[in-house]
Amino acid sequence: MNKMEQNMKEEKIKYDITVTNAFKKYGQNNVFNGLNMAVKSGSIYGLLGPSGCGKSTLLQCILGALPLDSGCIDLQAKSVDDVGYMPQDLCLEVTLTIKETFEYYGSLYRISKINIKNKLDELNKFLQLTDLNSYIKEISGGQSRRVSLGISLLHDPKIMILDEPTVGVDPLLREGIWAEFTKMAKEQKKTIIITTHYIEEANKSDCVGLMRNGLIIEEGPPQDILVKYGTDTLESAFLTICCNQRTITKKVDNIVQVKEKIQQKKITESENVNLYRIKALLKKNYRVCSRDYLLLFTVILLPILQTFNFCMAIGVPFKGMQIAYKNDEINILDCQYSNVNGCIFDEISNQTMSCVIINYLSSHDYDLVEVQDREVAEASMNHKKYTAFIYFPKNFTSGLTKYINDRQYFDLESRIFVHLTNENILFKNQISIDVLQSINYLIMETLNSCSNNPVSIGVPLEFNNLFGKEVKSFSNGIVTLFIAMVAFYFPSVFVVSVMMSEKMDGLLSRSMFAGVKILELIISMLCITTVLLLLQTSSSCFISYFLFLNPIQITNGIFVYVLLLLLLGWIGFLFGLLTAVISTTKLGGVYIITGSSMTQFILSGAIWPLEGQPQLLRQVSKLLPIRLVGNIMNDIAIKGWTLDHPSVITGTSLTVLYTILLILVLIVLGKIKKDLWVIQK
Ligand SMILES: Nc1ncnc2c1ncn2[C@@H]1O[C@H](COP(=O)(O)OP(=O)(O)OP(=O)(O)O)[C@@H](O)[C@H]1O
Repeated sequence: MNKMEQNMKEEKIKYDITVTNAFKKYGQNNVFNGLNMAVKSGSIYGLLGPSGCGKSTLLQCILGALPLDSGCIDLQAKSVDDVGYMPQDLCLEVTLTIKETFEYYGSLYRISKINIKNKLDELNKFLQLTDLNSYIKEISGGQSRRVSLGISLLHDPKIMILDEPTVGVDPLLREGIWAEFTKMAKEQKKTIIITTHYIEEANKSDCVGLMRNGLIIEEGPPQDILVKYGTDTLESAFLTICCNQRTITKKVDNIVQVKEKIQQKKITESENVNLYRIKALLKKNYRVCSRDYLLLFTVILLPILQTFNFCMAIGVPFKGMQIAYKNDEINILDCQYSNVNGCIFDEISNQTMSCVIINYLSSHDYDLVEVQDREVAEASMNHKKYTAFIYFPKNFTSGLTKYINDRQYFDLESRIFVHLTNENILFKNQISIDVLQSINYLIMETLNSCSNNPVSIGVPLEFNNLFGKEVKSFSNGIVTLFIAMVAFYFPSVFVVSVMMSEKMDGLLSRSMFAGVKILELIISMLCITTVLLLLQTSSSCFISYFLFLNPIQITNGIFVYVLLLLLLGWIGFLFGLLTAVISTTKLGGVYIITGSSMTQFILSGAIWPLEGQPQLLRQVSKLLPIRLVGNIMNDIAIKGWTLDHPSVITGTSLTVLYTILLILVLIVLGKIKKDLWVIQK
């Protein structure tokens, strides 16, 4: 063959992949130093090299998933349909069955159900997959790798890029797989790059390349290499090559000088968001989420349980508190409760006010304990036994009669003495209010029955509500803050868990090689989150308003109430996405969400009113999403405000602004850092 004929033959050879003068660094670690490589169409290229030399990095640069620092890569693929990629890690959703996994990837490539089934049967013949209904988490490592390989072949791609496809596969099956690869290359003209640690299996390749020190230091058909180095095995040929360290170093030094511009393209689908991929993602994520019982408990049962807990435990009056009393006025067994002998303040009455008060307090959820010794009872207040001690002096009722008739001659020794616990200010407040109110109420009732003017003893004033529902307990006024907390926290913790799994387990990057856009995943997640959000918030509202009868006014403000809840849930969703971007671990993401939600709840006024906070902190607290939304919801529920009210308009506008702001932050971050959601595996 003369030189001209040889040149003509070389011109006819087509290459599906060419890498020219590629450079890539991770920090100070030079992975490629002017690497060159060419893979002929319809051939198998065995990429060999020591662990950590950069084989996987090279494959990902070829696919456009990682950028080169400089150099040129030409991949003859028009769309994702032309390429099948098997990553080194499994990157499979372990809670799906083998069949469901193939269905998912099949639907991403728009393969019909029947064709997926046929292809699966065909692949099963040489990959010998186990029972197709087995869950990935239940099959062995080798079986999982075969599933992973099957997925990269499912859509019959023209170019296959396979990172260690035969690891963990038994030798006999490996033979079968290689035979199939050879058939694909020869008969169907497929181009295959395979990295492998089993050097001898690379003998079956049409061309092998040895990568070392950032270069392909030897490349050619295996037979030619054996002849060139006069050895029987590729392993010893490569040992000889590797010993020649000086040459390699020299080569590297020379090449480092000639860095070029980057020419590398990313194979992608059209930029459009596609409905069929969203449908496939929805189906897959529904399956995955519905099998994650811990997640289901967290996002469905936990909000219900927590709402019950909240309604039963927060802001309600304290019950069963022990109050000690000593009654020197009368023996408790001699107490008369019916007004048989006329008015209690008549001289002849055998009723005493101390009995009436003790009886009243006992019927109002206090546990009244009679003590025999005043000193002992007072001392026991220091030992956490009683929350209060009430002492009724001998002449309490007669003293009270004097007080009503002529205050001037009132005997101070006839007053009731109340000692309150110092343990908790809320206990103190409740007991003193209850004791005071019960005494006032009973005296007025008694005065009424004695045909006396009931206000003759009290302060001449009256408290009343003019507008809105009456707030009877602390919880009535803060229940909306709790519902707002549910609407914010659970969607954010749900989305951060799912997105971090997608990111950390390489699931998203694998789906992206099949054409999935991040926006499609976000839309599918938003749909699932919205359904969950509606479930969570409607169950919280039902428990709070229908089972525990927290006050709510039904006006057209309810529409704003529902809208605000939805918006807050979406703010939680967006915050979860943002957390998934900045967090490097799933647990870290959950910590961020939990910590920030807890801070918001503490500052929201649900534990203690904002009015107690320092001015600056109060201004910040007012703007935090849970407080902002929960507060307007409270005004709508209790005061009956609607969208006509300026505060509702301002609060709703701020909430919309929050949503837009978070979307903008995510868009800007996505523009600054392209692979925000992906960790290459
Ligand atoms: N994301 C990363 N950040 C920093 N260094 C990285 C990163 N990924 C890989 N490296 C480093 O780049 C080098 C090449 O890694 P790569 O995974 O491409 O090697 P490999 O040849 O595929 O190894 P193996 O055969 O063990 O899979 C290694 O030294 C590795 O530590």
